[in-house]
Amino acid sequence: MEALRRALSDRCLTVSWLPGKGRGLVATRDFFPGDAIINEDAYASSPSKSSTGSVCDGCFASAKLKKCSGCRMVWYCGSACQKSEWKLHQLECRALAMLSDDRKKMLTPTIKLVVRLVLRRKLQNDWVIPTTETDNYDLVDALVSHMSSLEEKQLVLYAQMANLVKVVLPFVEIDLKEMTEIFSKLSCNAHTICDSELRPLGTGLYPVISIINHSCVPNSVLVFEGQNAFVRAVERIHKGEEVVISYIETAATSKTRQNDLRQYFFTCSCLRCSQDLKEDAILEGFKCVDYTCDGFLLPCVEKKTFTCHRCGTDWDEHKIKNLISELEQMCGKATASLSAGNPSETSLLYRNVEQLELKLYHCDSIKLLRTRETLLKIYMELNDWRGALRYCKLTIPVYQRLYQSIHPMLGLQHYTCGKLEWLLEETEDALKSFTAAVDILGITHGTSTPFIKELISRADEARAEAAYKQSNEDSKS
Ligand SMILES: C[S@@+](CC[C@H](N)C(=O)[O-])C[C@H]1O[C@@H](n2cnc3c(N)ncnc32)[C@H](O)[C@@H]1O
Repeated sequence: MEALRRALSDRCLTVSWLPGKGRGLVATRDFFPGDAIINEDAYASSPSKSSTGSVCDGCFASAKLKKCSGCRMVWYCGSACQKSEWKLHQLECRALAMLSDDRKKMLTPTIKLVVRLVLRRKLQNDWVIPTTETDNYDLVDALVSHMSSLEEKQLVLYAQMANLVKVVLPFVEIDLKEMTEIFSKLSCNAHTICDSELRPLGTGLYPVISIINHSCVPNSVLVFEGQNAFVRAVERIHKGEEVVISYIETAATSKTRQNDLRQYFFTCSCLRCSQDLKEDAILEGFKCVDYTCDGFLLPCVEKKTFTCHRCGTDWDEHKIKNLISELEQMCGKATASLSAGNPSETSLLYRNVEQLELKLYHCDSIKLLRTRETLLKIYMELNDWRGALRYCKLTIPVYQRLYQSIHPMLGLQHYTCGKLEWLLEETEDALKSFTAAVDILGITHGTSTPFIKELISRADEARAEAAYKQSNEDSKS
């Protein structure tokens, strides 16, 4: 821990013991929005099932890939990645090549990740690859595992997975109890690696970043460049303040968020979680059936009614229940049509769902938001840019309400709006949307990645086009 503290002090950070949370990362200077607080390469990582073969196992880039000719299970974007991974992959390749086809099928991304973690530890112990103060197995050892809180069923599953790792790596000494604990550590410490547009690509273990605790109103965000993880400040963090990120999707009610946090074995007590009752009603509650009232319905069991908390009107329980069951049926049909792959029919069904949801829920409700996000995707698929833009625009005020002002999801939604407006030749609006996207994503993603550079160049193009159109207008008048 002392070695880690020394290394972190150069980055103006320290590790502190925080009541009720365990370790936490604390700033030793002020950080400002957009500052990269820390970045770290994964100690071990593996692409998800759907990304296997479409991202490089080394750097997670989605370039033209080549399969390793030895094991035929691992993919690289080029000789640089293959070379840099070779010391580890040499052992992994030998192990994979010895497996039967049936065993190979059992190698889930999590098992592959643990195999890599064990091999990395072996190579560092044998001095084949170097260790540093921020890159060593002691940091993995120090991670919380919550083993004593695990249910028997989960423990048995982890033990079986540990056994499989032992089978895959017969040439490495493996302690089954310790290996079981590693799976438990992964569950509360590993992070999903995403691309710049937040599409999940795989999983990585980042032992230093794993010291960062959770908040539903975080002051920082975790983003990735390939498999390299960056934590950036999204608001001012004062010296002495804890750096916090969100482990979960924060566009959810407090109940859903606490439920999503169960795998981490703590109850969040951030400011948002302590004050959320009204917000929860907006996100998930039924609204008053009188469209002129913006109250919420509270169930009254004795009277068999739903009563509006604002205007006090009692609404017949049956009327509400009938609407709910009608909605459930419509949603079922729409989902089935979506999986059947008929976008035109699906768009009509989802629009019916939207209309009924508008009767039942607040206009900022999560259910309505998800329906509109689905409609946006469907219209994109149909190349109906006007329809897609309509739904993209409808989601933005809800994102602004649900997320903090600097949040990647909000920035990405502005970016999508801008691209659609550009396609529809609404240059002024596209410029506004691209600018809003740059203002947010420049902070969350930094300004030097190809993704942000492309966004900035789109904004510049829109600015030039808008100026050209304006000068034409001026010369006419
Ligand atoms: C990724 S680790 C964070 C570092 C951890 N505190 C440690 O000591 O290593 C996740 C674990 O930290 C704790 N934790 C994270 N955020 C918390 C919070 N807001 N309140 C209480 N405990 C929290 C929980 O035990 C959780 O399983």
